[in-house]
Amino acid sequence: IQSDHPIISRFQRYLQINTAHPNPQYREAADFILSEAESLSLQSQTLEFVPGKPLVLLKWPGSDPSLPSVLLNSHTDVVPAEHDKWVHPPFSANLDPNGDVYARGSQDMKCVGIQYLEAIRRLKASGFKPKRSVYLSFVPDEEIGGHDGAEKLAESDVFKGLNVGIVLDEGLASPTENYRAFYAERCPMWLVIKATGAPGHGAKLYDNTAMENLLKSIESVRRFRASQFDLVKAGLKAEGEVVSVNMVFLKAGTPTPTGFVMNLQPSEAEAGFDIRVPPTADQESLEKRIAEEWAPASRNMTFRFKQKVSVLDKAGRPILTATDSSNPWWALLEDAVKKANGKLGKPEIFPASTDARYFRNLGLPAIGFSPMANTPILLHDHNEFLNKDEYLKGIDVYESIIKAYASYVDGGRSAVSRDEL
Ligand SMILES: CSCC[C@H](NC=O)C(=O)O
Ligand SMILES: [Zn+2]
Ligand SMILES: [Zn+2]
Repeated sequence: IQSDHPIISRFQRYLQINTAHPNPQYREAADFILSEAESLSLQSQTLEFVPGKPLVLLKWPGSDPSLPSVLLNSHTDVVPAEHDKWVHPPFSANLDPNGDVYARGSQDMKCVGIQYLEAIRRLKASGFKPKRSVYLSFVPDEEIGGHDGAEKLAESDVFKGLNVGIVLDEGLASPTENYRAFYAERCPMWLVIKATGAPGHGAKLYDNTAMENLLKSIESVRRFRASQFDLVKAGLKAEGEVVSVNMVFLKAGTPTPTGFVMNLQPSEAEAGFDIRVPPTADQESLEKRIAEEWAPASRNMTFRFKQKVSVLDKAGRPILTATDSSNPWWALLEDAVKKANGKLGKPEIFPASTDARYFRNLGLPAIGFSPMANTPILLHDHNEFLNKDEYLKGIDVYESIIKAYASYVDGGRSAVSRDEL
């Protein structure tokens, strides 16, 4: 059902726009955001770095334009859903009797985009005036890599003109009462390994077949995977602190119209792996392992990357946002969450990828945060939902954070002491 509570109903309306790949309704989503922005008297512009993929940029001007601004980023696209496996249709945004809103994007991350707007609505109503300008970016394409969205924005002259000082982007739901906040993310390495070998009769035992060569690699990958997973299971490392490797496809055999030839050992076999590398891991030694153990030329193997993101920046430093006193935004966030009666867990490394990496690559601090406590982690899963009360609490939290961020004046204390002289 559609809620009669205007805040919940607006959330539902955003979720009801089907922005799933491969054909996201970006125009409808942009129009929705623009009409919300108009009702809030925010300045707006629509950037179309790639035709058909609008990026909406909103501005709440601050009273001191010399101060670096705050950027609240969210993506408008969502991953596809298998409609028949959901208890409620994934774009119905049905509110059930428990107060759970079911929709693709309810956690990832339409909730966040519209919570930003609701928080600004409250702050405006309360008469709050920001010192720093607050920008909101609603970007396309995060789920397919962000190349036509956040990456283009971060590279643009428009972005330079925003003079951004801090970026907020998405985090993850938390099954406990503690919210989660992320200071870095693992980097994707999408690896395809290919084995070749002598073809032959399916009844013959001989060495060096493509299948045998590939299986040796898979065994080696699995040993490595287990060694990493064991560290997590033993509680020695958090999920984002180990290298994850998961096999995502296998491709081999000689097809027939109804299946595969059964008595022929094929001459080629391929496997694909989604590997995620923490920013502080030794990526070079992992690449060496790939070349020497997982796809050795000595076993007639080759490999290629469908995607490979470096864990280091141009200066050779791991790409991460400081969480110590060198980054005042972290303490401000902790404090603001507390003020809104929320609890924050220890800073974490995001296990997958987000658009935050494009901003961190520029040297900007970026914090991944989606205020969803007491919520099962359902992003990209069937039956993704968010409870309306958690959603409303999240608005309080953003109200507190935006207020703190937009009021923060670096070096304010020394200015006071000068006045006192
Ligand atoms: C590397 S581009 C893909 C980005 C995607 N982001 C969220 O799931 C991910 O797979 O992490
Ligand atoms: Zn997301
Ligand atoms: Zn996602």
